[in-house]
Amino acid sequence: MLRWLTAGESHGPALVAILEGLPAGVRTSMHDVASALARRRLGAGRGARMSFEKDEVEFLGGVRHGLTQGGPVAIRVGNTEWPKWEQVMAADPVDEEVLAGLARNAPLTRPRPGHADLVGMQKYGFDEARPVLERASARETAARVALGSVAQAFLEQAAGVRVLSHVVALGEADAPDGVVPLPEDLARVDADPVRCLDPAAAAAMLEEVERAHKDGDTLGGVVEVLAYGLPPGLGSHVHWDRRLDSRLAGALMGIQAIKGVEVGDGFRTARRRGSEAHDEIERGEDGVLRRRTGRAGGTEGGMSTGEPLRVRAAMKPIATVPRALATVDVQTGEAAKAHHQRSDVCAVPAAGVVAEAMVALVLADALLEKSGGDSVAETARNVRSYLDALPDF
Ligand SMILES: Cc1cc2nc3c(=O)[nH]c(=O)nc-3n(C[C@H](O)[C@H](O)[C@H](O)COP(=O)(O)O)c2cc1C
Ligand SMILES: C=C(O[C@@H]1CC(C(=O)O)=C[C@@H](OP(=O)(O)O)[C@H]1O)C(=O)O
Repeated sequence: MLRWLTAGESHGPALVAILEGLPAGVRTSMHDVASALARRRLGAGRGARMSFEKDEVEFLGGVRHGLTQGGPVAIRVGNTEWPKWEQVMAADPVDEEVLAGLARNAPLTRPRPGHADLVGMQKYGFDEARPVLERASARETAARVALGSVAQAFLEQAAGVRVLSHVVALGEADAPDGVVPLPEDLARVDADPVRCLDPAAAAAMLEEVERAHKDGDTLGGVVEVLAYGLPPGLGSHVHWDRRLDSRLAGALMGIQAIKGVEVGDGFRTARRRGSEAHDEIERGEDGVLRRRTGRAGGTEGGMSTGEPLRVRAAMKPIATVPRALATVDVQTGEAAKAHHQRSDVCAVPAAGVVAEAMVALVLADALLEKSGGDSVAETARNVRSYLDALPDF
């Protein structure tokens, strides 16, 4: 079983991430993880913070000479902005007078609608939103992308699986149906400011971002994650919590601001007739059974079918709206405008990179459950022997 945990605050010294249960022998490096984190910072609509803050990657355990050792992989993602926050976010008590003189420490008493601010204050007994928003912030997704990078390395090295993502909708602009990038298209996707392969759709998406920015507004959208090369039979039909689709949906819904998940054609399939909803089975010229279409998104009965996996996640518009939303000041009890600092106008391209990481973690867990192995070589042997022994219907 693969387990993962993250810790750390948005303006703390660092995020820390741990991945436990990974076999030995996965090739990875601080450089690889840093490259993965750089992809998450990109994209049209990201705020100023993305340009001046840097992620400092360091492996704290579990990796030696570029290879995992079988123990927990611990990664620190340091935040170069820490010196500015050292007192506001200090772990040890700080003199009250010093804190009172810090503009950055002013109590956040005007909770922002669409954020964890108000309900977090109610639940945890805080009288301002700082302690809530520090952990609720999607800064934490840097830690997940760090872990996802190691999970992706494992999937590729053990089973040749490649995971990638792209943007299929941003605001009201949609990518046309049938734009499904292959692994070799990833560099082109990443080079586009909205991470969309279709040039006309990409231009319309970019225009949406620019218009929202001018209007003092924000945007959401839809990302799609694809996984190529999965063996059939990851996950299981036998129990709800072993279903691959349910595990993927939980992981994607666990990303800040994700409000909907679709496997394959999901909601569109619900409107189709049965005769046009499923993927008919045929024998290919090579004699191997395959699906004619990919409407189900590569799962049936909660298991991977061996066809490309395709899942989507819908992100709500950024909640810190520059034209600030109405709220109530919890200190005065009076109606007020919500707090607003510089923030992203749109983070959909970045959310795709985060979704990729979450899918990679779930797939790595499911692959280990199916094939086991204490080293990558052993997992790879087990995958091959399972594939070789598949019944030849
Ligand atoms: C990559 C990424 C970047 C985000 N950046 C911002 C941001 O700059 N400003 C903001 O208000 N929300 C941002 N969000 C969304 C908030 O984190 C999210 O709306 C908030 O945590 C509440 O979401 P929830 O209701 O799903 O928990 C971002 C989300 C992601 C995934
Ligand atoms: C720092 C990151 O994203 C942050 C996520 C975020 C939020 O509310 O989720 C709000 C913004 O930060 P701030 O609270 O300073 O306005 C983003 O910049 C990051 O992705 O690394």
